[in-house]
Amino acid sequence: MKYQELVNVYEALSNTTKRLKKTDILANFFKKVDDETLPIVTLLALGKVFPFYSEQEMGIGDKLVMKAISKVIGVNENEVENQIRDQGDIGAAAEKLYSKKSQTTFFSQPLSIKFVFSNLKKLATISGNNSTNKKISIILELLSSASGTEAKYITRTITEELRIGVGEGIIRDAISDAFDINKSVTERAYMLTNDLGLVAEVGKNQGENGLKKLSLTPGKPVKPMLAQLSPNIDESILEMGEALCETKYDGIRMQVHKNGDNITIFTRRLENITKAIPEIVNEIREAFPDENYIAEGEVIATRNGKPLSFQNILHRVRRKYNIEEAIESVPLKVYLYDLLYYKKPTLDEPIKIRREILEKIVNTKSDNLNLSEKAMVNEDNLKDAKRLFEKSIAEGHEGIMIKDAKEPYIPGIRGKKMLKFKAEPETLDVVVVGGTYGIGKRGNFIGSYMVALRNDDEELETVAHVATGLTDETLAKLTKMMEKYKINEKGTKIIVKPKIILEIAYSEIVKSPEYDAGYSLRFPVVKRIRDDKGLEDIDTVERLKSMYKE
Ligand SMILES: Nc1ncnc2c1ncn2[C@@H]1O[C@H](COP(=O)(O)OP(=O)(O)OP(=O)(O)O)[C@@H](O)[C@H]1O
Repeated sequence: MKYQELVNVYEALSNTTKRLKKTDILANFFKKVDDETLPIVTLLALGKVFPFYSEQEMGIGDKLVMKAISKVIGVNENEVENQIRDQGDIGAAAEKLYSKKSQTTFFSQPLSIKFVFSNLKKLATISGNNSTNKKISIILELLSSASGTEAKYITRTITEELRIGVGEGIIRDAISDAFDINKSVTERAYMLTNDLGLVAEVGKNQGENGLKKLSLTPGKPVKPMLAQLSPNIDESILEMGEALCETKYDGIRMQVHKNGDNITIFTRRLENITKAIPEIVNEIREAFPDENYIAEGEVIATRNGKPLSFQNILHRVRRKYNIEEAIESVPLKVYLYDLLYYKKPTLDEPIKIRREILEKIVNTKSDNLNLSEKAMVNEDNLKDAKRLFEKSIAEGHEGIMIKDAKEPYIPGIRGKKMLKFKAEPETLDVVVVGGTYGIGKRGNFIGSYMVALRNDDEELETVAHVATGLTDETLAKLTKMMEKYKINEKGTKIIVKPKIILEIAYSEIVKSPEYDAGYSLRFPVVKRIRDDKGLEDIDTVERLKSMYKE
C-alpha cells in the first residue's frame, strides 16, 4: 500500500478536532489495509515506530532532519530554520520548502508504507562508527522519493511529533468500529497486551472471540490499574464492605515479569528499567519460586531508614552508568502488593486472594524486599484503617490505599475499586505547552509556565500559568528542557512541544474564561517534575470539572 494513502488519512485527521470523526476516518482506513500493513499503521497513526514498552526509541534530533531537508531541497540550513520558525514545525516547513522545489522526482518509485516503516526502524537502530552519516543517508533516501505532504509526515514521525491529535483511545475505538467489536472487548485486549497491532490483527481475523482469548504474557507489560481519590476512609470501606488497606508508598511503580530465566522490570509507563536495578532483580529471584509470574510493587529509596524523595528514586532507576556506585549511595527497598500471574493468569481473582497467594509464595526474609503493610478492614474494625494511615504518615509515606477485597485487577482503568487517601491535598498532573522568560536577574530562565490538560478529543486545553514552587536548580533544569522542546519563540514567550509533565498543587479550582479549559487553578505551585509520566497520563479537563463540582 502506498505511503501517500496513509498521508491522505493523516491530512484528513488533522483537518478535524472531533474525536468521532477521527475514529471514523481511521476505521474506514483500517478496513482497507491488508493484513501485513495493519499492525504497522496502528503504530504509525500514533506517530510511533516502536510499541510503548520497547526499549528502542527514535532518538533523532531536529538538527539532523534539518540537514537532510536542506540537502534534498538544495537550500542552506538557515533557510530551513527560518521556515520552521515561520511555519511552527519541521513538517510544515518541509512541505513548504518542497512546494518551492524546482526539480521534481518523477522517476522515483512511489513510497510504500512498508518501505517507510522499515527505514524508520532502521534509523533508530543505527549506532557506532559513522552513524550520523548513515542516518542522514536513510533520511535522504526517504525524503528524495517523497512528495511535499509525504515529507511533512516523514519528518514529523522522525522527530516524534505527528500533530494529528490521535491517541491510543481513538485507535482502539477505530479497531472496534472497523471490525464490529464491542469497545470494552477491544479495550481489555489492549490493556492486557499493550499491542495495538496484535489487537487489530486478531480483531480483524478472529473477531470478538479471538480478542477475548488474548491474555497476559509474562515478559510483556500490562497497563497498570489506577486509583481514584477516597473522600473519606470510613465511607469508602463501608461502601466496599471489606477492604484491603495498605500503606501508599511514594516511589516508582514496578511491574516484575519472570518468563523462563528472564526477569524484566517495567515502570508504570512500561519503561524497561531492569538493567538499572540489578540488586532488585537478584532479591526478587531469591524471594520467588522458580515459576513464571507477574507481580507489582513500589520501589522506594531510603537513607537512614527514611524514604528519600521521588526524584532521587527516579534518578536511580533510570541510571545507565556507574550502577554499582549507585547501589551503595541510593539503596532501594521494594514493597510488593499485587500478583497478576503465577503459573497462569491470576488477575481475575479478587485482590484478597491475589494477596494471599503472594504471601504464600514470597519469601520476605530480606530487609530490602517486603510485602506492603496491610490491614483487612470492615465495619467492625474501621479503627485499624485509621491506625494504618497514621502509622504510614509517621513513617514518611504518602497515605493509604483502600482496595475492594472482592475485586479483580482491571488493567489501565482508574476506577472505584482501588482508592487512595493521602495526607496532602490532591494535585494535578499537567503538561507544559509554553512559557515566559523572567526579567532582570532571571532573564535567562523561563520563570512562568503555561500548562494544559487533555480533553475528550485528546487535545490539550490550557488551564493555568504556574510560576511558584521552583528552586533555582529546577528552574535551570526546566529552562534547558524547554529550549530542547522549543517550537517557536516571540519576544520573551516560548511555545514548546508537550513533553514536560508537572505535578501541580493549588488552593482552589475556579471558573475562568481566560483559559481553554474554562477553569483555572488558584495559587498553583509546582510540586515536582513527573519524569515518570507521559502525555497519556496527564489529568483531563473532565476530571477537573468533576473536582470543581465536588
Ligand atoms: N500499596 C500500594 N498499592 C497500590 N499502589 C500503590 C501502593 N503504594 C504505592 N502505590 C502507588 O500509588 C499509585 C496509585 O495511585 P494513582 O493511581 O493515583 O497513581 P498516580 O497517578 O501516580 O498517583 P500519585 O500521583 O498519587 O502517585 C500506584 O500507581 C502506585 O505507584
